Amino acid sequence: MSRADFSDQFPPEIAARITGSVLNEGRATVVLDVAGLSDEQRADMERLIQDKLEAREDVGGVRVVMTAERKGPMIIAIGSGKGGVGKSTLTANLAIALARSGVKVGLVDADIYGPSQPVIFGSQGQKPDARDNKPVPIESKYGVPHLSMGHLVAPGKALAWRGPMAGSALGQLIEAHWSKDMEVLLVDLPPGTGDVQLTMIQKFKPAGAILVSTPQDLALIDAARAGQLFDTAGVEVIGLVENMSGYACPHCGEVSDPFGAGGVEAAAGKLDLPFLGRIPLDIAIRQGSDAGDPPAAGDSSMAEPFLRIAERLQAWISAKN
Ligand SMILES: Nc1ncnc2c1ncn2[C@@H]1O[C@H](COP(=O)(O)OP(=O)(O)OP(=O)(O)O)[C@@H](O)[C@H]1O
Repeated sequence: MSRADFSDQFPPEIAARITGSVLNEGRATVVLDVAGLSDEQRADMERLIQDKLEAREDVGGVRVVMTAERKGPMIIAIGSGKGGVGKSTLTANLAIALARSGVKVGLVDADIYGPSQPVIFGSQGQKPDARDNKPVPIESKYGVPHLSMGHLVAPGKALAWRGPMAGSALGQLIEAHWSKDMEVLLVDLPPGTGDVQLTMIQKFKPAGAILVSTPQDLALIDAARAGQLFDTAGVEVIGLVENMSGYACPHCGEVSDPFGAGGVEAAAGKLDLPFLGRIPLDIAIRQGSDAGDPPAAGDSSMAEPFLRIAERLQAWISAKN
């Protein structure tokens, strides 16, 4: 058996996809990376390779092995143990903050129980176009193309889905037509440790995960459980974020801590995980999110905590690359 280089026989767009070739007693085997190609394009390429090589005197038969090695964006999951702790708010604002610093980033809203990204991005009611049966992400004015369960099904419909359906819907969103130069895909997971999280870990192993929690004990215990799931599956927990910590009264300025304060940082210390930062409880964050005007897109003081956490995430991403 000997390695053979057939690449000069093919046009560059095919040669670039040939990841290996072997000639063994007149039988040629060509390994073709078909990621991102439609079934028709795959069949055309296979035929062209077979015709070209079969025409050679030294080749008696040709086998084309197709692989779809995912070379797509780095997937980063944003999870939480409990619902309502601000996971979607963090995911959207982190994505916007990364985009502001030049990262090519997309967002997948995999929260079938409460897809809120269409509201945050002001894209509710829009239906993504489809090409080759795959959705095309919806552009946004914040430079973050996104796709949500909320774009695929009517509100409340997905609630009754069983595991495999939820998993395959997640697959559709992740394997959508993300642009070739997309570097990072942030995935807003449903809260807890259910089917969607398991599919995410098994099928689309994220490079890392961020966990969000409010500072009170119960939320923290659940967050630690979610962290364990990632850890067991060999997905690095990039760090913990404390949301809704410290409430500054808009009238008198006095800071109170409805959910306690500092609990997430302390928990991160105990679990030996990095602490990425805290986001205060501020009505402007809720109002901006509900109005499709996420704070990280603006220049108010509310953008700052998100920009700082995004900087830490970017440092982690750079170290990985
Ligand atoms: N720091 C904050 N200050 C004020 N309001 C906030 C803050 N973080 C989130 N919220 C608001 O709290 C509500 C829940 O937040 P969000 O939807 O981001 O949570 P979630 O963890 O994704 O919830 P779910 O599990 O339902 O998806 C939203 O109305 C959001 O605008």
